[in-house]
Amino acid sequence: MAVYTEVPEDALAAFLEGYDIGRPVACHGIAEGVENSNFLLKTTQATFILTLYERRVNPDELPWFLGLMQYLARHGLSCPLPVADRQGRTLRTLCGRPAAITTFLPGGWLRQVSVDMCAQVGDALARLHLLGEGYVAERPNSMGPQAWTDLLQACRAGGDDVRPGLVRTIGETLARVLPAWPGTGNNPSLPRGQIHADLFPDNVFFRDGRLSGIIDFYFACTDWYAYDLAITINAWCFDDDIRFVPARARAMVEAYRRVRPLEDAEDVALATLATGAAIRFTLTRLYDWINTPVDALVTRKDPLDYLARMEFFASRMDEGFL
Ligand SMILES: Nc1ncnc2c1ncn2[C@@H]1O[C@H](COP(=O)(O)OP(=O)(O)O)[C@@H](O)[C@H]1O
Ligand SMILES: N[C@@H](CCOP(=O)(O)O)C(=O)O
Repeated sequence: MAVYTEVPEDALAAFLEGYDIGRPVACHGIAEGVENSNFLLKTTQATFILTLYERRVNPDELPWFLGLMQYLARHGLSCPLPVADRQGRTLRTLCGRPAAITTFLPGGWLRQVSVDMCAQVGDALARLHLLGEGYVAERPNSMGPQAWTDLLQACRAGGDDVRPGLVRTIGETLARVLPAWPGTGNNPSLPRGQIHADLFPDNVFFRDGRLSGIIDFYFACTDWYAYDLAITINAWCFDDDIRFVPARARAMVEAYRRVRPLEDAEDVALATLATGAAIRFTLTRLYDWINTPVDALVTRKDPLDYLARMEFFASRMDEGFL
């Protein structure tokens, strides 16, 4: 359940007076999601999503995220469009939290992943990368490799209670990945731009078998495009027993290439990037696992699912995995 802040009816009605989107008819908290409070908001005009920003998101960065979504939506990507109030502001305050209203996307996310869905996701990811080239403001990746050492340090007390030797295992892989990371030492830089950085199945909607929208841009940042592809392969290309499914990854990468061909250096770096992506999600999940009370509103995600991915990709860092 991810509703951290309740919104009283009178506060909502007063808030909506600043917009030209009709009067509130219903507003229900949405159980899914972990970072923010999300509400399904029905007005006399249409259905919207109301988000109150709670965790991890730095309020100073919200204009960048909302600006990116606005840019992508206006240029043809099916993603939530932030709605401006009567004074042209997309970012407001409600119940003491930064808040925004965005358009509602039809469809829903699917728990059962297929090879065809992976191809559609690869295609959409490449389109997102190309479209994002027109949005020039940069946001450094706050969850990139420079954050991982500190995160691992923060997990030292408690990490080995999750699994004995866990902190050391992650540390050893990190020590291989960091010197191999693109743009460091003699490693070539890669094409870079705006990336989603969290394109997991629960952030991609399908309708009648076709990809209908992408949500949740609050980890988006400016980084290597191939790193985004590596994150997405991590999230989509393993089965329920955390075994790599090569057909999914090949379908995703081939569909991606058809829209945005990969350079040789991106192909070479992909296994290192995928290992790094698995480290990133192992660490953030582990940090949350240790620091979220068991009775909290949020369901903690299992860090060991990503540890298994990390071990798989680390074993393929030299020869590749496709
Ligand atoms: N624009 C949207 N259109 C339709 N549903 C949405 C939209 N944005 C969010 N949702 C719903 O809210 C849920 C949580 O959204 P998400 O952005 O993933 O939250 P969080 O940032 O807290 O992780 C989604 O799984 C979806 O059900
Ligand atoms: N996708 C991440 C967690 C981020 O949660 P989201 O609900 O904002 O996508 C993970 O699975 O660890």
